[in-house]
Amino acid sequence: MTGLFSSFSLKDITLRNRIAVSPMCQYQAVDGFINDWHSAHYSMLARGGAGLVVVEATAVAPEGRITPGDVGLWSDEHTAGLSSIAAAIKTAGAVAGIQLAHAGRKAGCTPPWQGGAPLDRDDALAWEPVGPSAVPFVPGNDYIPREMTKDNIRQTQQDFARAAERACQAGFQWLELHFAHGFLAQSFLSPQSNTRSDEYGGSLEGRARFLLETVAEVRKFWPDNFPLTVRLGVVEFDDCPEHSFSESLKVIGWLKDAGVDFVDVGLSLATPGENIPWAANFMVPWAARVRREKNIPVGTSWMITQAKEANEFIQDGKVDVIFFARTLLANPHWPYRAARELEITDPHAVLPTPYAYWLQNWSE
Ligand SMILES: CCCCN1C=C(C(N)=O)CCC1
Repeated sequence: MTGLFSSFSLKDITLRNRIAVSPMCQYQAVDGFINDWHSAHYSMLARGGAGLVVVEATAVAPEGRITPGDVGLWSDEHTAGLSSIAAAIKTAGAVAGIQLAHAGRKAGCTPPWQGGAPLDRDDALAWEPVGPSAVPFVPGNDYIPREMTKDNIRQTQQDFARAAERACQAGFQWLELHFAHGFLAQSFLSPQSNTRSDEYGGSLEGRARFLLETVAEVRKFWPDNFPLTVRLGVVEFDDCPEHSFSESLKVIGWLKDAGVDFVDVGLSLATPGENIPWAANFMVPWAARVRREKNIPVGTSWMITQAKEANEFIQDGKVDVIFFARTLLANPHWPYRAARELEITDPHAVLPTPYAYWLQNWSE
């Protein structure tokens, strides 16, 4: 079998199928700590049959949270809660992944359902965001990040490394560094947000330095036999997407040389004005180009909802893993539905025994 329900091995880790739960912020944590919401949420998704479950953007420092409700792994105290999440995912038969993040100049906001804007300056939970340059995400806005010093940069790189070490201690076996969506690493890479004149800005090498040095530090603490991956915004949909894509291909080559095993091909979202060509499966061609041109395993997401199409993307060698988000929120047992649609009739292929037993020879 070569499609959506074929296994996928990377380093010493094997996914039972090509379906991954995309990291989806829940904004339900307090001071970064896991609670019952997360336990039920991740157990539900893992029992639905995905091969990989990636825990939501997990902040490597308090000021790196998108909202005060983000999960954190900036202290040893956070490890226990995430250990229980990793264990629940693995017990359900999926590989436990986690996304480590720092939101940079997009940090310190309310959740999307409260508008997603920066917290009021006088809110007790608010903090000053940081970034490569004192350039606000929204041009002209007065929510201006503090320009990071080189000591700040080094500290943040260590924060990523220590969080990776904790993630391994917690039992995670797939690591995704969040280098997309206009968050800190992406904001170093994009000339829209990085106007530094030191070695962390200017040329592509300069703008990529934060990413490469962060990978090098994480590499010291993340086991070599477990996948070290990045979610990278590979294209800025401005007046010349091919330019940012060609830069991204160079950066991906450097990341691969630095020890990155897999790229989760994502969006840049470095500026609010991007003209994203929203459509079904619209990132698949970009991911396929990365896979072909850089000879590195890739995944992607964004509006992929149909089992037969997803199956073909895998069979045709366009992508190796597909990250589903809203498709799985809408139906956590979607993998079971997808399997039936692809004529995989044994529910034990995707569901745990207490569910699968009763669904054999069942059809509504
Ligand atoms: C539709 C664009 C969604 C971009 N977001 C990404 C997030 C992320 N954690 O990558 C947090 C919420 C918004």
